Amino acid sequence: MKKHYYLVINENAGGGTGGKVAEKIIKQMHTAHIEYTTFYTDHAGHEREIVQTLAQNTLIPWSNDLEISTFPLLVVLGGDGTLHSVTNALLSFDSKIPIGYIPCGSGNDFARGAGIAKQAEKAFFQLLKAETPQEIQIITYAESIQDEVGLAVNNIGIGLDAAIVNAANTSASKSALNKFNMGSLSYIFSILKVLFTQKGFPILVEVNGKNVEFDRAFLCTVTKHPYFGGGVPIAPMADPRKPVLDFVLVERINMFKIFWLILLLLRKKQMHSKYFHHFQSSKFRIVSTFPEYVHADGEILGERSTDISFGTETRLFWF
Ligand SMILES: Nc1ncnc2c1ncn2[C@@H]1O[C@H](COP(=O)(O)OP(=O)(O)OP(=O)(O)O)[C@@H](O)[C@H]1O
Repeated sequence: MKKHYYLVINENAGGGTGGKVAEKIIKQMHTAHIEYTTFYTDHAGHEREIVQTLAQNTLIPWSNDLEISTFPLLVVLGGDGTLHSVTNALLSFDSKIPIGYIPCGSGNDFARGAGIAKQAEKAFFQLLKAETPQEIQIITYAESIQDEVGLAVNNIGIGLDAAIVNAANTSASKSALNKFNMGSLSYIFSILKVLFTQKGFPILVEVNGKNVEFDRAFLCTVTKHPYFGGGVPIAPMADPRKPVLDFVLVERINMFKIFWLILLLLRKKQMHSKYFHHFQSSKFRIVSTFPEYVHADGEILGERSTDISFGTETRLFWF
């Protein structure tokens, strides 16, 4: 079936990669007489407004027996943050509206985890070649203290990873490093800074009808695929096509042990550490009474006490 591509472009993603990729792709679409319409975001959160308007007026749910000549396909050009925002913008619409995604960020964990090419032009050809969308499981969350619900395509973290995201987002170095294609370096600086300052905090995990308590949680992440922080394989066993969540918790230990654990992590051997805990389930509830940073797909939800229930839902991605 022919398609009309509705491109939602965050030119600033990946320190300007979004703009450069969009230019190349649009040139190729123009040359190949492919039908498209472009929407450029001009401020943070603008992608949400654009996509909601498109969902109201233009986008339709996918089905294998559609009797139309041209399918209107949403395509997002941005990083994980833009994709997070677009996915949430579609929360109240039909879950069968497919999303095409061309990774242009600095981390690109969703592309890595789902099997979308990380190189934008390759991802574009992957998208053009696909005739049907693929089912990917994403995270649903309901936070009862602030009464919030939402979706996450990668992971939701409380404690260390959220504090790192917060430090990386606020560090003056991020945009400078992104310009030199060294976005992951900003994570390294932030990791080092936060590693030394983040304290252990008590946490309650409700999983499979049991309560598990930890006195000195350090890193707590619910993830739907193996990667976080720009390619770190925190949960190598996680599978975005299965309706289960992986929850990883690392206890606060001394710095020597932490660096040893990081070495294990880089070799995907973290499961051998007794300070690394892993649970797999279709549902989790996590309660942290201490005010800790919380992030969803690298977007900070706040520094706060939290009571979050997690599950999974199917979404269609075009690749
Ligand atoms: N035109 C814009 N100017 C500034 N911010 C924007 C614009 N368009 C979107 N945003 C915001 O940018 C934020 C982050 O974008 P995104 O994560 O896609 O890129 P990134 O931070 O460069 O990539 P990564 O998360 O991989 O590091 C999103 O919250 C989005 O709302």
